[in-house]
Amino acid sequence: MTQPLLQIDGLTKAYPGVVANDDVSMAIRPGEVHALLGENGAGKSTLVKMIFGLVRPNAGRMEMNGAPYAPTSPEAARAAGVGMVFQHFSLFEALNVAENVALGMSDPPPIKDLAPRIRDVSQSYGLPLNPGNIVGDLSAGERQRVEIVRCLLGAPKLLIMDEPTSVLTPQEVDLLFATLRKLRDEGTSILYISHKLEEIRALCDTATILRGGTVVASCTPAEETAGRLAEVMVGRRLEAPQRPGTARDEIAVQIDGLSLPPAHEFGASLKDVSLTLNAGEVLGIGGVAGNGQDELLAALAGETLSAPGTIRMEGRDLSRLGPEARRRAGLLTAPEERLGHAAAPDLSLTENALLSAATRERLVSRGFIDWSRTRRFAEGVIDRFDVRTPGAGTAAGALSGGNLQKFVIGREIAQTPRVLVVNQPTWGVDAAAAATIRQALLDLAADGSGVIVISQDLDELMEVSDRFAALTEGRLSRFRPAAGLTVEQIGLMLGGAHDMEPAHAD
Ligand SMILES: Nc1ncnc2c1ncn2[C@@H]1O[C@H](COP(=O)(O)OP(=O)(O)OP(=O)(O)O)[C@@H](O)[C@H]1O
Repeated sequence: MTQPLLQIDGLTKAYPGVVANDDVSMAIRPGEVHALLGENGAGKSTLVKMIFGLVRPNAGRMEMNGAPYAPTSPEAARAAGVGMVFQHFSLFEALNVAENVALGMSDPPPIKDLAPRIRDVSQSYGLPLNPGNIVGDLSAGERQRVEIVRCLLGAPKLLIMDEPTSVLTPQEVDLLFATLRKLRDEGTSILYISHKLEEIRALCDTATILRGGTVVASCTPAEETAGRLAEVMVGRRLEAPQRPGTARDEIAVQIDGLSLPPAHEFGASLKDVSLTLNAGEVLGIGGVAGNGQDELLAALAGETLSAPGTIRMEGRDLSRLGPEARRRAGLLTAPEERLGHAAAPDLSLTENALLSAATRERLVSRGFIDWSRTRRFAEGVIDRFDVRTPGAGTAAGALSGGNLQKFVIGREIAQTPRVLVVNQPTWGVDAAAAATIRQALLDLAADGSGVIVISQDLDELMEVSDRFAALTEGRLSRFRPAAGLTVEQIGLMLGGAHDMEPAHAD
């Protein structure tokens, strides 16, 4: 047996009310792609944060190449040969690629020396990138390459990747996998967190599965089915969501010729977007983030006002109304960015419930907040959507990503909206929780609400949508019945939606 690159022995980390990692032991060998699997809140992020020096364990030890390893900061981890690419990028949009890379280095060389090195690394690892390009103009996939190249310049022995494919197109995923395989063949180890089990099966040599903070299994992913992996993660069998198909002949929301300029320098514009959503129907809108998805959600939420007559609900013109008036009318939205936009990290779940549900759930009377009613509402959401947290008093920022996502979506669904618009409803959510959220969206439609699901996850869109369209460069393709659409047809719609078909209002 070769000596492990990283040996982890009995790592334990407790937070108030929860043991996030309980006596975790595992080994990462040189030159392997090692998957770290587990449902939301299983402890994956906590473990990699300990490896990357962001969190100190309460107990246990690590060894790197046989020598004690106890990083006290990311700089120390980097110096020991560990690099990490986070799910959320930490780049400055107004700076160019080389400047961003320099900012992430502890001792950066002059930009004129750095730029050719970036070019070298990006070429030899198949990560096309121009050092002079402004980051704000780059796609999510290109931004991720900036982060990867920044890590690779430090020649890491272990590269940690946290859900790297959630922002990528299928083509970009292929490119990334080729890069990771090349790194592996050169002897770099990769620790890979993802909820996408088919990708894990295709890429990873071995997997460690966490449940409730402890290691419950390790396996060779290619030898298991995705269903089996999911079952080990959650400890029970999973059911696929049921889609009854309940669209009625009654218009819930109509968008007519909605055009908006970009909200900020690096934003996207919306170009003549039209659609009709019926009551009881789920419309799926696919496309790579950054093509107008956020802008469409903001226009529906009332965060951006549009020209009169562009957004109508049950015959009423909402285009000039702000968010509260739209909520009152029953149009609710859940944005993609859960921390900062959908939820305030430092506020408790109860306080976060108040922020969006005050009007519809009548949580304020005569100018006073009814805290016990608000807490009961938050607890109802926690129960119904299986949000794993010590209680409604917990700060939103202390929840694992997936659990906060369940809370944010559940908070809107629990208000029985007439129309619900969600952006990336299951981003970072594990298989079981994703199924719960999708089923809840379908149940909402079955009860007569109209639902718009904006997502980059095509499997998700095919699972929940009655009709599907692609949003590309601010234009919406024609909607097509989701039943019977193939991945190739969808790929074409995503690739050139506006070339093939005019925006259409059917
Ligand atoms: N800073 C913190 N304060 C309090 N509790 C925390 C903190 N960070 C994590 N936790 C808790 O520790 C547990 C493990 O969380 P962790 O983020 O490691 O899970 P995860 O497997 O990465 O989940 P996800 O897939 O949802 O990102 C969760 O119950 C979470 O609420």
